Amino acid sequence: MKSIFQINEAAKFVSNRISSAPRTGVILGSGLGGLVSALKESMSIRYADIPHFPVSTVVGHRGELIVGELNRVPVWVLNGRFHYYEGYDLDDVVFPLRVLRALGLERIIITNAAGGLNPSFEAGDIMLIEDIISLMPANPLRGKNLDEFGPRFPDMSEPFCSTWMKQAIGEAENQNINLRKGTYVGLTGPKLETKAEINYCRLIGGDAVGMSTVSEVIAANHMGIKVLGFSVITNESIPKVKKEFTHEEVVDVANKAGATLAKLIKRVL
Ligand SMILES: O=P(O)(O)O[C@H]1O[C@H](CO)[C@@H](O)[C@H]1O
Ligand code: HPA
Repeated sequence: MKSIFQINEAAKFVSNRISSAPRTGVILGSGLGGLVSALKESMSIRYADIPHFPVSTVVGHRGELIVGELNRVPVWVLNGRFHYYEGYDLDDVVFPLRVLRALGLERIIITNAAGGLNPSFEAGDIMLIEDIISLMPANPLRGKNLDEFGPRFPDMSEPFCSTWMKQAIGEAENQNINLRKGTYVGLTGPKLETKAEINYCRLIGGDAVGMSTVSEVIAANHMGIKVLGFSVITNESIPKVKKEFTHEEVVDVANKAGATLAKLIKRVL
């Protein structure tokens, strides 16, 4: 379990190298690193150089913390995230977010690549995440509560900021983006879902499924950080035309749809 001491040590390392302390953050999902090219005046630190930071092992997750400006708003960008299936504990998964909070983070946009459960969704669609269902075996708040960050029993009745969501919906309309809306189901992975599991995820109210995000949303809510979330639907969970899932395709579709998502993110900042 990561201690407050380790969080503060990582935060100190970052603040010694980056003079500004943006209030806003973005976590980039698989294949969504293209957003970085829209950043101005950026500088980066490799995760591998930051004390106690985990290391990214998944293709499409570069493993660097970037500070720059997006639409003249200073932002922290976590270009690469950690997943439970990589072997990390859930408190490792949310460690970067806690470090950013220690540095002053107030709001975060969380993105991911996900499979579409909702039959009306198509590959390349962008979904505003309205709610989450965590099917992870635990949650990142398990263990001694970090009282410095938040309460033992955080309220999760509105995990995403309703004002920010309304703004995203309005901006999508302005830009003629067919923004889908729905619930994201987080599973451990790395195996893909069986057909029965997909039917189950749909039955319990899921619109998209993936292997990340839910723990970050929980930790952010615990710390009182405002959250906005987007999934890029990279594949249909049950393809209409039979084909095998590949992570390469996920990264490829996310790369392409990422340009539209980047435009939307720029506006909601
Ligand atoms: O959720 P992100 O990190 O975008 O990645 C998604 O893409 C990978 C599968 O292709 C899984 O890691 C899944 O969670
Ligand atoms: N299932 C789980 N995770 C995913 C998927 C999927 O279909 N697509 C992208 N990440």
